[in-house]
Amino acid sequence: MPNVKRLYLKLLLQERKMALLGIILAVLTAYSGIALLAVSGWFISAAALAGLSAVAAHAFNFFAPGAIVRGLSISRTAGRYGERLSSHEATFRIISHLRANLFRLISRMSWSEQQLNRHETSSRLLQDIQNIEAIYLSAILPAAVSFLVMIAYLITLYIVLPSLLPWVIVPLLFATFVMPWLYSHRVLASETKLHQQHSQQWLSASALLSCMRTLTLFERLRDSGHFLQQQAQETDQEEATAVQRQQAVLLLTQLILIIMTVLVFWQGLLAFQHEQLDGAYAFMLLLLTLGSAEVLLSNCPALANLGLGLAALGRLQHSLIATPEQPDTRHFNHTSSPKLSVQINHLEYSYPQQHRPVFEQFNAQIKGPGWVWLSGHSGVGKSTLLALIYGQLKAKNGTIDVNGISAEQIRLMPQRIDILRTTLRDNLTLNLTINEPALWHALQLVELDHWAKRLPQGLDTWLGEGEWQPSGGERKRIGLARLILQDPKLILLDEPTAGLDSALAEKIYRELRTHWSDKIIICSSHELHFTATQDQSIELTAG
Ligand SMILES: Nc1ncnc2c1ncn2[C@@H]1O[C@H](COP(=O)(O)OP(=O)(O)OP(=O)(O)O)[C@@H](O)[C@H]1O
Repeated sequence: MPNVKRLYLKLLLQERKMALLGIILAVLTAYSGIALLAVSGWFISAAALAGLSAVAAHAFNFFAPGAIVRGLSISRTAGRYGERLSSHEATFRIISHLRANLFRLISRMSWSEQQLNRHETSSRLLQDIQNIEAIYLSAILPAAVSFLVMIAYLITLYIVLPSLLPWVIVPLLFATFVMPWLYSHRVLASETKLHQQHSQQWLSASALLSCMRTLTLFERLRDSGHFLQQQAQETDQEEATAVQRQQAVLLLTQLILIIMTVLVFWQGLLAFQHEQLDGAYAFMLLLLTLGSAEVLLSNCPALANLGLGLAALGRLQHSLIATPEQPDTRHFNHTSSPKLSVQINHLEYSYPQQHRPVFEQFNAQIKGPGWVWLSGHSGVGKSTLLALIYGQLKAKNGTIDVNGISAEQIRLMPQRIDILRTTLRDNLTLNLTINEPALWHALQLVELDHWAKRLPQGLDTWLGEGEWQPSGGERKRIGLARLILQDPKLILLDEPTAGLDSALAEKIYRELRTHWSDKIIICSSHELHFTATQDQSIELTAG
């Protein structure tokens, strides 16, 4: 099992040159900005003091500090520009490698049983990936800048006025370590709860929208609306509390930094009174502290982002461990045995949420080409068997030997046909390059050609939510047309004609029998009157 934290570190190290350049330039920009503030403060006050006496004004060197100020402002601008370029370049590179690697890992998980389509799981996963991606730009980079600014600030104090160090060390440690720790705790504490609440809200909203007609018919729409509103209010409240808590910690940090600045100014003035420090230097120290404090404030969100990123890596690792890669229990033999057949031996399967197994020691032999009818009462396991043969579900025990074809030559038509919100053409081809005559031929086989011709823009008519909505029967036939166009060798059909009138269903079966004469078609159906004498049949019984 790959270690996700190590994987992230490896990808970061791969891009270390760009990432390091980004950090160096960001530090240079911060140093230049703070030094610019401090030096120009010193320059203005020193020039003002020199201007008070004609002799001092004559002796004062206006040119060297002016040049330093200009130099610093140039290096700040150049540093910021370069830092944006390199740190964003590094981020993009890290993100693109990271996404590729993470999605490769995720694709190996047995999502069919984990129910990826559960909104909370998938949205949590996407949020985690975003948090992991933000580790470099929003955590490592600002934390490094802030840490190095703190070191440089302490060194400058040590050089200019060492007696100041004991006064600033405690507030500095608080602002750099304690407050960010508190802030990240506040963020992490509410993050998981807020995510769950958002997910619940999304689920209720989508359930309400998709069942609007039913709810209206039963006059329950208003109550469902109230429920949703209540959920939104609770989430808003939780969100507001979380923001308030975060703001409070930030405010406290700012207060600590202000106290530190006042202490620096007070000690600077005392040193000035005791003639240990020049007046202009005292003012410079004040501005230096203000500039450094501004950078140190970014420590809080940086540590929180690091916490979120690490928690996300941990969660991903946990789900990878929780779903060990399951070996494919199907065996394909398409070289030595050209004859199409499927042999199922001692198959055992039970859904993770269920104690009762759907299959126990199930055996079947299917010889092709031809039609095989799967029958049995509702809930006996017909769809499950099709998903097991298709490889969507993995058997706990037993084997499925598929001879004469490879895994890519199997296609399943599920009970529910999803219609994409795009043109009829794209809904049929699903991004395969298919010529127009082939499309019309497929439509003709499923008796949809007249319907397609009558659509406002023919094959280019948009289907789906908010567009032209195909009826239940039309959806089924679009599903069949997709399979015809994909031309697999082993076809798995889950109630393909449910909802169609008998005459139409019979016509379609007749066409498909001729068109698919060289394939194996395993068809789950309650309409057994469409079977022909040469067909095989498997009747599933409970247990
Ligand atoms: N994801 C799941 N988690 C737990 N149980 C499931 C899941 N999917 C299906 N089942 C259960 O497994 C059993 C077999 O379901 P399956 O859909 O294979 O039946 P079926 O024979 O195709 O039914 P029908 O003829 O009504 O379509 C049923 O008891 C069903 O409730």
